[in-house]
Amino acid sequence: MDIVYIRNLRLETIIGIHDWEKQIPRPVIFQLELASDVARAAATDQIADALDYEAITQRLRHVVSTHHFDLIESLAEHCAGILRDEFGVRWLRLSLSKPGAVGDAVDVGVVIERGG
Ligand SMILES: Nc1nc2c(c(=O)[nH]1)N=C([C@H](O)[C@@H](O)CO)CN2
Repeated sequence: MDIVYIRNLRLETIIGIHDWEKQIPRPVIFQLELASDVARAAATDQIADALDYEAITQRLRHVVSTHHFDLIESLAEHCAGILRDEFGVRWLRLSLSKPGAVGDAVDVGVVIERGG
């Protein structure tokens, strides 16, 4: 299986279970591994045949600026659904971390895999 990846995508969003977290945006960090047919894109050398990581980044930036969740689980699932439904990604691994959310930990987060 071929992979298109996006590493350390840092986006600002409002997220958290506490009232004080719902007031101001904070960074979350995405790590994405997305199944893609790299050979097909290489054969045509056309962006239309590639999984466009720029378009995905722009879409996720819009999503996090317009949707506010309590849990990082909810944001991760929402983004996974968009990647599958809008970009046709048949398998993905998405890691979402929240730097500084817990004292004494660099970050906390979730990793989900969806699709087969
Ligand atoms: N599994 C989770 N645990 C917690 C979350 C979360 O999103 N998923 N969030 C919080 C708080 O918002 C925390 O990040 C800040 O106090 C706590 N636990």
